[in-house]
Amino acid sequence: MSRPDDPAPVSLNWRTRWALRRNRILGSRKFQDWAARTPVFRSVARRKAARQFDLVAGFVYTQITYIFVQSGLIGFLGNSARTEAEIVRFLDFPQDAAARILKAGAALGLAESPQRDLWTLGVVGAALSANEGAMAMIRHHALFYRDLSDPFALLKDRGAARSELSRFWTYAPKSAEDSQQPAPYSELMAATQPMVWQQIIGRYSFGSHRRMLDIGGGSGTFVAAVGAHTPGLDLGLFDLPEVVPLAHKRFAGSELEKRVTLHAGSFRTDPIPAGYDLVTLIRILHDHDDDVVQALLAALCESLPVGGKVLIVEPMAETRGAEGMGDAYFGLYLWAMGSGRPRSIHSYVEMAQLAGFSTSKAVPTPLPIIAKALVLTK
Ligand SMILES: C[S@@+](CC[C@H](N)C(=O)[O-])C[C@H]1O[C@@H](n2cnc3c(N)ncnc32)[C@H](O)[C@@H]1O
Repeated sequence: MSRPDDPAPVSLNWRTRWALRRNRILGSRKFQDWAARTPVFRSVARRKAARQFDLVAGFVYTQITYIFVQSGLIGFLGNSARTEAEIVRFLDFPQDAAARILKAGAALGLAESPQRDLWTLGVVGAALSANEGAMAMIRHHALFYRDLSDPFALLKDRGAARSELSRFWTYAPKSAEDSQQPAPYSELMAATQPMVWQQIIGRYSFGSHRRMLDIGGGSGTFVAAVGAHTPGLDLGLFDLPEVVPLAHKRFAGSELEKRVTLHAGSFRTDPIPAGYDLVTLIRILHDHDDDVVQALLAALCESLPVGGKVLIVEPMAETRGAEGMGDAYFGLYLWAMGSGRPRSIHSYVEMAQLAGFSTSKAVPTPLPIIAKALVLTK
């Protein structure tokens, strides 16, 4: 019998009916046993089982990787072959603990033992050793995982949690930190920026512009990379007053000093500097809630000449083949930070239209899991 406060029954469309039917089959023990025994389905069943195990064990893999990076073992192995005794001394672990973590790392491709009692990096470890940005993120994740240690509490109480990430990102509206302090996040951003600019420099025609303003440009890594690639372009960088001195320090005495104009301010409260025909937003918008992003896009549209452009570059939701990066990873990361959400290209196109831009065009990037790009034209 239905009660007065029961919601009205919802009619199911074909996609929902199909999902329910598929899930009944996939969730049936009988079907799973049959698939595992049947030659054509066996490899699919094994792949699905391995994927399910990755979900079960993901945190353990992450912590093994964290030990390799945080202890410096990745660098210690570097291009060398080390004996187990050397590694025990380096890690300062009991011998059996070092042996256990080496084997764990070998199972994940971080290390390998090509001959008895000698260890080198494995294929995953060798690739990681060349990626300072990824290693900086792995170290940084210690904060995020502490916030996630009680995921129920975090999800139920975003504002009151005073999470470690909201303290780290001092511009997050609920940050408890004194935002006059030099921003701790700028170092992390500088370390991870090369993997982002590699997605867009050489793919977007910066040379077709006269003056570029990088909003939220941090200590200037992106501006420096564009400046080196596009000699004739005048450059500007806009960031919070506590961050701009870091950019000043980077450019002082360098060849770029005269080409880069630094603007200190907040895009929440201050006008956008005028006179630029390209504005770049590199890993900026996803950190902010919809009202802030919508107001910023409208202010940018106002500040640009007709035909001027905004280039948005950041990891986005609904990226085919990297769905987990968007709504799972960034969804929870930004939740813990207390600000923003991952958005799809489609939502940015809608927001841009509302802000007054006349067209939006996606620019393909080589690794969309790192960043996608969208150009808005006034
Ligand atoms: C996630 S970091 C990205 C930095 C840089 N664009 C990059 O990709 O390495 C966000 C940047 O936006 C800046 N920012 C945040 N809120 C801001 C605001 N209201 N006004 C100006 N800059 C802001 C931060 O200081 C920081 O440098």
